[in-house]
Amino acid sequence: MSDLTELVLASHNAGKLKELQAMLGDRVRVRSVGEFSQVEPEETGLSFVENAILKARNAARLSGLPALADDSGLAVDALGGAPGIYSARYADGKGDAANNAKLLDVLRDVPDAERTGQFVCVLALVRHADDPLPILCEGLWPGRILHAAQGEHGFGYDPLFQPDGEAVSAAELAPAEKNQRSHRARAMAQLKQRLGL
Ligand SMILES: O=P(O)(O)OP(=O)(O)OP(=O)(O)OC[C@H]1O[C@@H](n2cnc3c(O)ncnc32)[C@H](O)[C@@H]1O
Ligand SMILES: [Mg+2]
Repeated sequence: MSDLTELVLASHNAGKLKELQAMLGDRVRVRSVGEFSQVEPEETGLSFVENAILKARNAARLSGLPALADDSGLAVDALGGAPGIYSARYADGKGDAANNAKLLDVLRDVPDAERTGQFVCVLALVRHADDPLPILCEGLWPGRILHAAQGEHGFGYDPLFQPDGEAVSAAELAPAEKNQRSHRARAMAQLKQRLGL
């Protein structure tokens, strides 16, 4: 698919959109699904893959363009992988601050050694709404959950997540550093290879 010149990003999350745009660079003209509709599709899948495909198809249908979706989340080992695909809805849609407060509360008595987890990102690219062969790429970013928020960069659970090999939270990394190391960066590196970008 090296003829890809324009695509629509199937996300309504400003933090994600900024990161995806920075990673894609200038070689592809990037539009946002928000230009076509403000209505977010219901994420009814039971896996990151299903939700990524569902969001990509929806954006391709709305725009008539190839569409790239990102379904991602934080999987905490002590919680059996929760919040996982429900990461955005963990505190019933009350937003990032409420999600983070709930996670800290649920893990209050969990000792350091058991606070492991990983960020997960699945990217799905469809050439058109009914594409029978979506391109799927996955990226994982292992780390641990901190006891308090640290840092101002990034979005979502970044202030609570210390990636393995880092001395700081994901929200304390410079945006360019996060964009080289994150779950999203790892999935995007594969996607670019697949597309010849
Ligand atoms: O579905 P779209 O419109 O793309 O936006 P969303 O925010 O609802 O995205 P998801 O359904 O994929 O939910 C992912 C949630 O996981 C969290 N998340 C994903 N990637 C993250 C990252 O890089 N840093 C921090 N939190 C992240 C964050 O809370 C997101 O809201
Ligand atoms: Mg979502």
